[in-house]
Amino acid sequence: MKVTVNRKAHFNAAHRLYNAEWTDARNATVFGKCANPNYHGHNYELIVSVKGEIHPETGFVMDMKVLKKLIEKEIEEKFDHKNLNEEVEEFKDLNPTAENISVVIWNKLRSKIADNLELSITLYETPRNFVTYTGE
Ligand SMILES: Nc1nc2c(c(=O)[nH]1)N=C([C@H](O)[C@H](O)COP(=O)(O)OP(=O)(O)OP(=O)(O)O)CN2
Ligand SMILES: [Zn+2]
Repeated sequence: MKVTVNRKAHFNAAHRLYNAEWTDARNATVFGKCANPNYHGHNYELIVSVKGEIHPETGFVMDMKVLKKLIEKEIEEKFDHKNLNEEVEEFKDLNPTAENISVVIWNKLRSKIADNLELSITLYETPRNFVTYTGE
């Protein structure tokens, strides 16, 4: 029997969608207002989901306090109130789309969570636009 525990978090960040190998005109055509050179911001809502067996002695799949601290240290401290393109190393050469941000978050957390637990990320860029990534 497997159960999923979920922890919500959030961060505010600025970004710009842009492909450096394209002209400004092509970037404007493909990314529209999201290619604004002066950046724009989102209130990102993050759900980190950890699935596994319930430990018979603790009753936990994973201690939520540990998960909370992990998200604070690995994600919120690094992304919150940052310009993702300019201040977060992973996006120096990677477009900070919701898809790519979710993969970066998954990669940052995967090595810090026990191998026997499954990890999935849900990231809301707006209240109506969200992506999921499970490591596949
Ligand atoms: N597949 C993706 N498409 C888009 C992404 C993305 O990350 N992946 N991102 C954007 C822009 O970041 C854009 O800023 C999205 O916000 P916005 O234009 O405000 O989105 P909506 O108008 O749809 O706002 P709602 O509040 O969700 O109605 C664009 N595309
Ligand atoms: Zn955006």
